[in-house]
Amino acid sequence: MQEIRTDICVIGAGSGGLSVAAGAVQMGARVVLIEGAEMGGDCLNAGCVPSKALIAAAEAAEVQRASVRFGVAAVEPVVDFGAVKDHVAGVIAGIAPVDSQERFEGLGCEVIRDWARFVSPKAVEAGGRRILARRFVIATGSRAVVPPVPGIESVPYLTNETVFGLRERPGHLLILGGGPIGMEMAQAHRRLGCAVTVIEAGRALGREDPEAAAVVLEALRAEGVRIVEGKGVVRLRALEPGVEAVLADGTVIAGTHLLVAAGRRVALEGLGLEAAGVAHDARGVTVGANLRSTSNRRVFAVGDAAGGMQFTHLAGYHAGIVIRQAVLGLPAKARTDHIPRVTFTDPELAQVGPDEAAARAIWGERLTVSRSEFHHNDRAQAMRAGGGFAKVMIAKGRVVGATVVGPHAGEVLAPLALAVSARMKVSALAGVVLPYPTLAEIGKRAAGAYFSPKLFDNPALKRFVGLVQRILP
Ligand SMILES: Cc1cc2nc3c(=O)[nH]c(=O)nc-3n(C[C@H](O)[C@H](O)[C@H](O)COP(=O)(O)OP(=O)(O)OC[C@H]3O[C@@H](n4cnc5c(N)ncnc54)[C@H](O)[C@@H]3O)c2cc1C
Ligand SMILES: NC(=O)c1ccc[n+]([C@@H]2O[C@H](COP(=O)([O-])OP(=O)(O)OC[C@H]3O[C@@H](n4cnc5c(N)ncnc54)[C@H](O)[C@@H]3O)[C@@H](O)[C@H]2O)c1
Repeated sequence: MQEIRTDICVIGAGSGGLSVAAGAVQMGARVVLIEGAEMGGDCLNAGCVPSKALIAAAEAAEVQRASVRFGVAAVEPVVDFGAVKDHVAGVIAGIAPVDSQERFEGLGCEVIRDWARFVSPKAVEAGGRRILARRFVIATGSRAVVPPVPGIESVPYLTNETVFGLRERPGHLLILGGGPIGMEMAQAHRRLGCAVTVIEAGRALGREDPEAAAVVLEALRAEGVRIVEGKGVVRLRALEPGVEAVLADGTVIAGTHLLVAAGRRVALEGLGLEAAGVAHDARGVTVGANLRSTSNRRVFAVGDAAGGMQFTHLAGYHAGIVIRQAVLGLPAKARTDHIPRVTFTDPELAQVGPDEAAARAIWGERLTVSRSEFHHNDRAQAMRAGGGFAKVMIAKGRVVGATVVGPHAGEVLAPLALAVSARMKVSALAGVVLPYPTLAEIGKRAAGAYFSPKLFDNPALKRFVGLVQRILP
């Protein structure tokens, strides 16, 4: 077997692995990059990119239906579902060269297209080669969980790996799970002309601020998405054609297609972690804040495999933390208090730092929550998108978290994410001059509301101003 000695061996060419490999090789390290499936991983092939492309198509359809509020005649859009999927594939194809084997070989990486497996604490095998590396980076991502609902083995179901390739339009899509995948897919399919029912065992968007989640759920229900909460599926049965779900209270819901969006499990099987002495559990590789395996110092984990939140931008951030240590030999630790996330429904739901409940648990009485509503935002009014709000969580005069639900909340979040990341004073956010009329003004306005009682409900200030006005020439 051919032996390769290298500085860094990256396992998995998704968001995290590609970022480590590109950074490390361009700084001068020797890098071997191993990928068992498609270059680009979940985000490019079965996650962020196809889902956001589908959402964009769905929005184009919805604009036609909803134009009447602007005085433009509404029409029921004619959706060619196959052509929509061509658009999705086209978006993936447009981005794929950036993540391709050719590009990474061009940067100087040795790329091996096979499934990697540790054979010892210092060696991995893949593609008929043994790779001995000074450092290994596990960036193997996650896969859809298929819950053990009785009957699931005998019904056809879709996951994120297959739903974007489906060319026939589902007549009635049942979605198991009301997390971000379930809700994004629910609205997109509804807007593209499917009947959609989401079945959620707990609370839909249950990890989000409940008040913000309620705004999204109300909007989806108004568009015709049926959302059943608090009832798990106890049995699935195949119909000819379609699928039938039996809920805990006996309700039976029949659909033509079933999408399983019930969470993710980290992809560590077959990786030989026992041979490598790498401790791990159901959440992922056991790492410290430096993302280093607690049991094998040669090994780091990034992205979904590191067992925390699961986002492409988090995988990219992890890559920087690992590069600092494994390439530059410098210490580094990953923070978690400033990681943003967005659920790309319409309205979008964006969060950075702790939400109100989590912030109260940390700061108690010292927390102030300052807010503003989109119906006070003139740009949102012009767009007839005046629902939703921004909340800014403030402790010791600094911005520690923010929640935005409303039009383009993900874009609106950017300055708030900077404020949390840089631990900025709320006065800096309230004092920034933003162009009018923009949606982003809502964040400044929410920050400004923190000072309103001090300025406008302040008897001492009123007496002082009265005095100044009497003595001013
Ligand atoms: C439907 C959906 C929508 C999403 N939308 C968003 C979004 O809008 N924004 C966002 O930030 N995040 C989103 N995510 C999450 C995001 O896709 C993941 O957090 C991100 O892809 C994680 O990157 P990663 O590098 O850890 O793993 P991945 O991108 O999954 O890459 C892992 C790679 O490792 C390979 N691999 C696994 N095992 C081995 C092995 N033994 N040998 C060789 N190769 C191996 C896999 O084939 C894969 O290519 C979404 C996810 C889904 C499913
Ligand atoms: N916009 C984004 O950034 C984005 C979009 C999609 C996914 N993601 C990432 O992917 C991850 C996975 O998303 P997800 O939505 O699959 O997972 P999730 O864990 O967030 O949500 C899954 C939901 O399914 C429910 N569920 C589980 N088993 C069930 C059952 N048997 N019956 C009914 N409901 C059941 C759970 O209660 C939960 O609410 C997210 O946490 C996120 O990190 C991000």
